[in-house]
Amino acid sequence: MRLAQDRKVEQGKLKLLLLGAGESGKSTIFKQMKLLYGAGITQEERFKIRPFVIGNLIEGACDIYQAGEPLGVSFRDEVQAAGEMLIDLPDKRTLTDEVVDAINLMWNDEDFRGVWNQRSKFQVQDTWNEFADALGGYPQWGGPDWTPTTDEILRCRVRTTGVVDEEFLVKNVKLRMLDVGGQRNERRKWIHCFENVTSVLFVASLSEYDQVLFEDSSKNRLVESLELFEEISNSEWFLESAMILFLNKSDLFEKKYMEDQVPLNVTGLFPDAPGGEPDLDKAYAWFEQKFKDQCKDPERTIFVHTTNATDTGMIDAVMRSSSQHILRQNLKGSGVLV
Ligand SMILES: Nc1nc2c(ncn2[C@@H]2O[C@H](COP(=O)(O)OP(=O)(O)OP(=O)(O)O)[C@@H](O)[C@H]2O)c(=O)[nH]1
Ligand SMILES: [Mg+2]
Repeated sequence: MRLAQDRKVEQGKLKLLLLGAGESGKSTIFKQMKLLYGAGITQEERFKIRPFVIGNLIEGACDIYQAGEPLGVSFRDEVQAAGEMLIDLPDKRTLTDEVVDAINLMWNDEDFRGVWNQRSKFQVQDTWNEFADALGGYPQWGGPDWTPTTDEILRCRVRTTGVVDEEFLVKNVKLRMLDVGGQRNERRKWIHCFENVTSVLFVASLSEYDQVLFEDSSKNRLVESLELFEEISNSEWFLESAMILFLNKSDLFEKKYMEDQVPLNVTGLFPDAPGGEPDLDKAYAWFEQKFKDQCKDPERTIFVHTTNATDTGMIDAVMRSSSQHILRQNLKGSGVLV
């Protein structure tokens, strides 16, 4: 039996497909896989990521500045001049002294921070503040000799287009993982990856219950994610696949729900959500059930993990445990296990 299993694992293609809406955290998990079980991130690659981190920083500052007017905030003259200068920049991926001064000035302005604090009402990168804080250390941070840390690489946002594909070895299990773009216009490419999937790893962001989509401001992000999970968990393509659900961005969720006390039903779209005093256990149980309810087969096992994709230790533990579900599914599919 053991020998047969080993042979099947060796021969079997364990294909793991990351699915989920845009910005849910798929590529962050993919990056963690590279760090934990792949070739890691070389110095050369780190250097190549520099302009993307700087791009996140400058574009985020523009997003916050531009959100001021619709939110009824009129910035003081210096902030306005800095914001307009950033918007007009032809190259938003390079830091100059003028750009650094402008972002520092904006980030130290009370009205600008007030707009940042209302960020669920507009589109801006979740972790922009961490790059803005780091800029205080310029030029050691952001200067010509700087390369981003692993943590900064995990926090850098680059929207995925197309399909990215790599092999990893997790606990002696060889996995082929595919990462796709999650925004609506990317999803039509998904079908090309749907054949022979051992496991679907569906990533949903917990912190987006009060946010709307980047690509459609009339659609709540959690509603979109639930609808997408309904499609995937009932799809004919994945009847034999292990279904693993990552309820991601738990760190941002806990801050929003516990610290900032934003109720789960703040939008009025989730009247069934637990109300009253914030209760983390109840909230997590509600999210889990809400997703599980999308699957029409009550017998189907859905493995659920609450995750923070930027936490390497956590992803290591979750992937090690998930690899066992995946392996089991593969053995079932091949008839070795029933
Ligand atoms: N704080 C925190 N940030 C996260 C977490 N997961 C992802 N992020 C950040 O959220 C942003 C979007 O993450 P991505 O991994 O690019 O999302 P994606 O699902 O690949 O998005 P698409 O490629 O558009 O489909 C990045 O800036 C990540 O660093 C998390 O658990 N906690
Ligand atoms: Mg991505």
